[in-house]
Amino acid sequence: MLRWLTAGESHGPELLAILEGLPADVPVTAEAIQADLQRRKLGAGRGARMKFEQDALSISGGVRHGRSMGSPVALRIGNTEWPKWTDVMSPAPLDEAPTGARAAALTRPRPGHADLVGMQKYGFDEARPVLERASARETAARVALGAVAKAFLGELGVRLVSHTLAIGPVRVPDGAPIPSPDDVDALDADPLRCHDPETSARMLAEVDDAKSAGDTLGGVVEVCAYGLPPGLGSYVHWDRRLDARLAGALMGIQAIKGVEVGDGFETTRRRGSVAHDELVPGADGIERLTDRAGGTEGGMSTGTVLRVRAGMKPIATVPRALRTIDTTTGEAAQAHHQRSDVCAVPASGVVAEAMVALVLADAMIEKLGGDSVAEVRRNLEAYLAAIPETLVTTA
Ligand SMILES: Cc1cc2nc3c(=O)[nH]c(=O)nc-3n(C[C@H](O)[C@H](O)[C@H](O)COP(=O)(O)O)c2cc1C
Ligand SMILES: C=C(O[C@@H]1CC(C(=O)O)=C[C@@H](OP(=O)(O)O)[C@H]1O)C(=O)O
Repeated sequence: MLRWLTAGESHGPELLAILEGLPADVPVTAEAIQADLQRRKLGAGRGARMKFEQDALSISGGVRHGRSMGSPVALRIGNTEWPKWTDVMSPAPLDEAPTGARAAALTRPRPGHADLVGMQKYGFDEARPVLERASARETAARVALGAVAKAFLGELGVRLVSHTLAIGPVRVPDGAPIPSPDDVDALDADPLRCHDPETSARMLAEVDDAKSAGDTLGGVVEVCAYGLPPGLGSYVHWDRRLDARLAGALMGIQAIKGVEVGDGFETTRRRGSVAHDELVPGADGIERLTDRAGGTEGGMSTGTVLRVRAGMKPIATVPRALRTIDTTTGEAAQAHHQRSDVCAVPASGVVAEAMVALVLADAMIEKLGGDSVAEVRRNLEAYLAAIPETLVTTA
C-alpha cells in the first residue's frame, strides 16, 4: 500500500509531504521533483505569486544517493512568501497581536472559496486560518509526491501526459488526437498546455478577455497514462475500483467539480452499439477497435491508454468582487479580494497528473507487491507471462 500526507499553510514556512510504501531503488532526485514543481507554475492566467515563488525543494528522508530506500520519502518545499508572514502565521504564540495589512481580519468570505463554511466548522472569527490551508498552494506538495510516483511508474514502463481540453467555453474539437508522452515538452511550452495550437490561441484570448473584465475562468484537463498492464484495481468491491479511486483523487484537488473516465458523459448520450469498445482477434492478441471506455472496464485497467478528465470551476477570488456579508456586522459587503489567479487550469493538469500517478503507483504495488523495483518488475513480468495466450490483449 502506498500512502501519502501533506501539511503546511500557504504563507507558512514550508509545505511537507510524506510518501510511505514506496519500494526501494526508485530513482529520486531533487532536480526531477523540482522540474515538476516548475511545470505546476506555468500557464497563462496564473497570479503574481507564481513569478517569484521558488518552490525550494529538499529531500529529508527515504532517499540515499538518488535512490529510494523503501523507508518513507519525506519532502520539504519552502515558501518564498514566509519572510513576509512570520508574525501573521507564526506557529509560536505572540505577545502582541500582529499589525499591518496582512494581519487584517478577513471577515468578508469569498463565495466559492472555503472561507465561510471553514469559519462555521472550526469556530474561527475570520477566514485567515481557513484559506491558508484550503489554498491550492498545497498542490505543490502533491506534485512533489506525484513526481516520485511517476519515477516509480517509469521504472515499470508507465508514462503519463496531461493536457488542457477546455478553458471556459473554448474547447478542443471532438475527436482531436490525444497527446503522447513524447509531447510533454511541447505541451509545457504552450501557454495553456493545449495540444491543439489553434484552440490554444483562442484559449489565450479567452484568458486575456476574462482578465481585462476583472473575471476568472475554469476548464477541463485530461490525464492519459500509457503502458499500464491490465488488471489494476478490481470489480470485487466499490473501494477497490480503479475508476473510483481515480475519481476520488481528482475530486480531491481544489476547485475540481467533475470527473469523467474515457468519453465519460458523452458515452451516456450514445446507444450501446456505439458506446463500447468491440473486441476482435489481432495478430498479437485481442484488439479493442476503439477506446471509448478510456482504459478501464469493471473498475480495472484494461491495458489500453487510461484517459481521465477533471473539470475545474472558475477561480473563486473574482477581482470584480462578488456580493457577500461582513461576518462582524452581518451587513451586505463585497468579498475580500487578494492577489489571485485568473485561470489555473493548465496548472491543474499538472496536479491531476500527480494525483493519477499516486493512484496508479498504489494500484501497481497492490497488484504486484514487492519491496524493490527489481522485485516489482519481476512480479509484473511473471503476471503478464501467466496470462493465457487466448486472453492476451494488445495495447
Ligand atoms: C492550481 C490551483 C490554483 C488555484 N488558485 C486559486 C486562486 O488564486 N484563487 C482562488 O480563489 N482559488 C484558487 N484555486 C481554487 C481554490 O483553492 C478552491 O476553489 C478553494 O480551495 C475551495 O475549494 P472548492 O473549490 O473545491 O470548493 C486554485 C486551485 C488550483 C487547483
Ligand atoms: C500559491 C499558490 O496558489 C495560490 C492558490 C490560491 C487559492 O486560493 O487556492 C490563492 C493564491 O494565493 P496567493 O494569494 O498567496 O497568491 C494562489 O497564488 C500556488 O499554487 O503555489
